[in-house]
Amino acid sequence: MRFDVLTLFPDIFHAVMKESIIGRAQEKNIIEINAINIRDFSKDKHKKVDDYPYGGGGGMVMTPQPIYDAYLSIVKDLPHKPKVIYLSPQGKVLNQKKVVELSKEKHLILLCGHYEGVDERIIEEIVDEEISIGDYVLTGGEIPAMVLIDSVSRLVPDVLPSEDAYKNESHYNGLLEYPQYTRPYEFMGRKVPDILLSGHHAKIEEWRKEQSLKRTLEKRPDLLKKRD
Ligand SMILES: CN1CCN(c2ccccc2CNc2ccc(C(N)=O)cn2)CC1
Repeated sequence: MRFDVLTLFPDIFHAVMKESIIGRAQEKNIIEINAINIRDFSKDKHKKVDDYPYGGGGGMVMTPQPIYDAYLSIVKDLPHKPKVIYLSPQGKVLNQKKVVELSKEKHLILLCGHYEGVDERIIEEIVDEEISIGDYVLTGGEIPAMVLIDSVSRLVPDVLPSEDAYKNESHYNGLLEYPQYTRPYEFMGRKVPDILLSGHHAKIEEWRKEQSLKRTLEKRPDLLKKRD
């Protein structure tokens, strides 16, 4: 799967995306992440990428030309237009269902806004979907883009070491995850539930399902309504 990220801060991506699972997936060529610097496409002699908003008001708006030309540099010799996602507070809030849907795509272009956002004509001209990672305000679209890349990439076949890691995920079967324990058996006077040491796999499975339900009821009862 290929991600092309249109951003003013490509270095952020180089730093984060070469680490851990995503980094290994890139080495294995299962995932490709390209950060394209919008500023490189500014035709302005001072490489300006923003300007004052028509109608006044505070802040600056990202000008359309550099973004459009950066976009063209990606799609100009592609047989078909990849899906373009704009990370913004106006978007539909990302959830696992949407993540699963996006993981089926071969190629995604992610547009990261800054300042007060991008000129509306860019959204009309090239953006297919607006996605928000939650109802809170950030300084830019880069962190939302990384959240999207991480959540989608881990569902691409062979990125995760084993499929089952994918199955028992919170928000995967619609429930929160059961509690996890590892050695030592006793820590700060707290012991591991004996069922987990019983070697009785059916009972352990039963206990884990029970814990997931209990936790979901306590912490996220809203998730129970959505379950089919
Ligand atoms: C004061 N506003 C200035 C304009 N800005 C903005 C507007 C449009 C696009 C990008 C941004 C960058 N910020 C983001 C981005 C995403 C999210 C999210 N929830 O996914 C939250 N914030 C929003 C903040």
